[in-house]
Formats: sequence, C-alpha cells, structure tokens
Amino acid sequence: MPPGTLTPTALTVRGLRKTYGELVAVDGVDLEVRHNEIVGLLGPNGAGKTTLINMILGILEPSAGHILIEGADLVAERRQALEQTNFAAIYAPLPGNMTVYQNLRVFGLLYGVEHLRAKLESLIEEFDLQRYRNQKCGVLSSGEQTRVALAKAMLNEPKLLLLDEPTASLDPASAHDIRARLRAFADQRHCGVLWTSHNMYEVAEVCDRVLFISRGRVLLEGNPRDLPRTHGRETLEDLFIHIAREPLSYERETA
Ligand SMILES: Nc1ncnc2c1ncn2[C@@H]1O[C@H](COP(=O)(O)OP(=O)(O)OP(=O)(O)O)[C@@H](O)[C@H]1O
Repeated sequence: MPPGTLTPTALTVRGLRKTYGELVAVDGVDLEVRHNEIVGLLGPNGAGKTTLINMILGILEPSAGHILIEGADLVAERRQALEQTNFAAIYAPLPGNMTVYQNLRVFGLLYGVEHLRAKLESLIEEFDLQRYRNQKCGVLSSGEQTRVALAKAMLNEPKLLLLDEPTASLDPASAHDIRARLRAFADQRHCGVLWTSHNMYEVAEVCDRVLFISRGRVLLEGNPRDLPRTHGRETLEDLFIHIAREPLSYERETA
C-alpha cells in the first residue's frame, strides 16, 4: 500500500479471547473501529472492557485471536502497530514528580516526535495547559491531569486512540469541552477512537457506534441514538440496565 494511504480500518479484532484459569474475561470478540469514527465500548463492571483494551495495547497477551492496528498485526508487526496507537485513562496518571512540560517532552522524545518544541506548544495551547506548564503533575486536580493525559495521547498523532473513561473525573463543562476536542481530533486526523464510559448521555452525544459487552461477549452493536428504540427502550440508559440484568435474552437474540 502506498505511504500515507489509509487502511480500511484503524482497528480490527477477530476472535479475541482472554482467560484467567476458569474465568473467561473476553470471549471471542470481533470488532472494528474505522477512521473518523468514535466507538463506545459499554458494559457493566467486570464485563471485560479493560481486559480488551489492555490486549489491544499489547500489555496483556490474548489467549486466542488477532488484533490488527492500521492493518499491522500486533504480534507479527508489534512496533508498527503500537506506533499508531495511544491511550489515556484515569488509572494511568503521568509521573507526578515531573512538570506538565517535562512529562510531555519525555513522552515526545520516547515517541520520536518531530519538531517537538512546536508540537508541545500547540498541545499546551489546545488543552488549555499554559497556566500549569511548570506545575508538577502530582499536584494537579484530576480534571487537569486528564487534560495532560489527553495531550500526551495525541503527541504521536495516533490513528487509533484508546480511552478508558476519559471524562470520568471532569465537571460537566470540562467533559463537554473534551468531547468536542476528541470529536475534532477524530475528524481532522482521520483517527479511530475506542471509548469506554458509564455515562450514557455522553455516549449518545459523542459516539458514532456502540458495542454492548457483557461477560466478555459483544451482545449488541449499533447507533446509540437508534438502538434503544429498536430494542423497545426509551433511552440508552434503560437499554443498558436491561442488558446488564438480562444478558442471556440478548445472547439468544444475537445468536
Ligand atoms: N489479572 C486478572 N486475574 C484474574 N481475573 C481478572 C484479572 N483481570 C481481570 N480479571 C477479571 O476479568 C473480568 C473482566 O475484568 P475487566 O477489568 O476487564 O472488566 P471491565 O469491564 O473493565 O470492568 P469495570 O467497568 O469495572 O472497569 C472480571 O471478572 C475481573 O475480575
């Protein structure tokens, strides 16, 4: 494929499975994330969302299945695949004893970002971090730390962005602002985003498509604005609660 040509998908997952002894945490998941697309990964606590994301990040080894990032196989072409990826989550804060600028610079050097100084300035501007640039990350509020984590996640201009509850600690205005920035990032950079959230209002606003996962399996997939009515529910939250309570009825429906 000629350089610069986009592959059909940012992420393709086939038959992905992860077991811990008897427990099947992820049970044969197939999914795709296309460019310019924000896909919500929804499911109750313990459904397997973080396990799935950790396998896509190459942190956890799958028990079975394949992961392709921008067409590169995560096992056979690991470096090429991971170079196209980045990640942000509240449980993975940046080192607290370094300043915002130092953190972004160190990650920029690790990623081999070209014109790093200019890139850092534009991200500091974009994420409204000017006031905190010389503050140690450990003293920032969780909302401020989230903005730094998102700026870090965009340093290498990933084609696949994995976000585990990116707005969980943000006030409603900041969360709205971050959603708008991520939407713009996906559209302008032709990036695919896989986004986990327990906030159904947010998911309906920002996601192009959602996947409901329960007990490690994808039960439903579709447009978050249409899915509730298709399944006889008023809202995405109603649908979520119903699936979480009665996952077996949806397994039969999709079988
Ligand atoms: N290292 C591990 N060893 C054993 N079991 C694990 C391990 N990691 C996760 N699990 C189990 O795998 C299942 C899926 O966990 P996972 O963290 O992926 O869920 P989740 O959907 O991200 O949940 P939450 O919404 O609460 O973050 C859970 O039952 C969990 O207890």
